[in-house]
Amino acid sequence: MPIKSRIRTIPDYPKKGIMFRDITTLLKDPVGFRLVIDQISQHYLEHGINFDMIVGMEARGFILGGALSYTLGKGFIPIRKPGKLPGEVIDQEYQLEYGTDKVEMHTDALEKGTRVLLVDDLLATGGTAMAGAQLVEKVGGIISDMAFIVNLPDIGGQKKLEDKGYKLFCLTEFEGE
Ligand SMILES: O=P(O)(O)OC[C@H]1O[C@H](OP(=O)(O)OP(=O)(O)O)[C@H](O)[C@@H]1O
Ligand SMILES: Nc1ncnc2[nH]cnc12
Repeated sequence: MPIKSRIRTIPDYPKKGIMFRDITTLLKDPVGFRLVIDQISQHYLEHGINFDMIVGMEARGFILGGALSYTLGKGFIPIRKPGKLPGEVIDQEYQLEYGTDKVEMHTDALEKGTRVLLVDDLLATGGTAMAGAQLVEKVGGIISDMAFIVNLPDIGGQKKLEDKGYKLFCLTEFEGE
């Protein structure tokens, strides 16, 4: 079964009109989870895309980022919702498909010039990924690439990020459905 068929859609969650693409049905299937990690890892190994660290977005980006850090042999840096990191942080506000939010990263998480693969489960408006990229860049890091399981191109995030010059890799997408 392909990756996309393992993702469940729940209409009107968390708000009316949102088609929620739920990856829990993909992750609970060990074959599905392994396929996700193997395919993303292979993409980066085969294309020779270089990066030093993986940055994951809380919360669903941690599931993907932790596993990819292991397979690709890179360190993992968390970007968290406010008030969760114990050290000195920088923050960035952003818009969601269903609200606004803020994320934080430790100011000493990255050395200047560190190349980063930013990962999250899903790309919708691109607000979360853009906020993550801004945090990385504020401390002198460089976004080499961004990886997602699901892209929702109708919402506009892919275009927004590509227009800013970011490179993306997405395993599957839901378009016009
Ligand atoms: O491209 P965007 O419009 O920014 O949307 C994508 C983000 O939305 C979801 O996270 P959410 O904020 O719901 O938090 P969670 O991971 O803690 O569930 C998803 O996991 C991405 O992080
Ligand atoms: N439609 C959607 N499904 C799942 N997660 C999301 N995050 C933002 N939009 C989403």
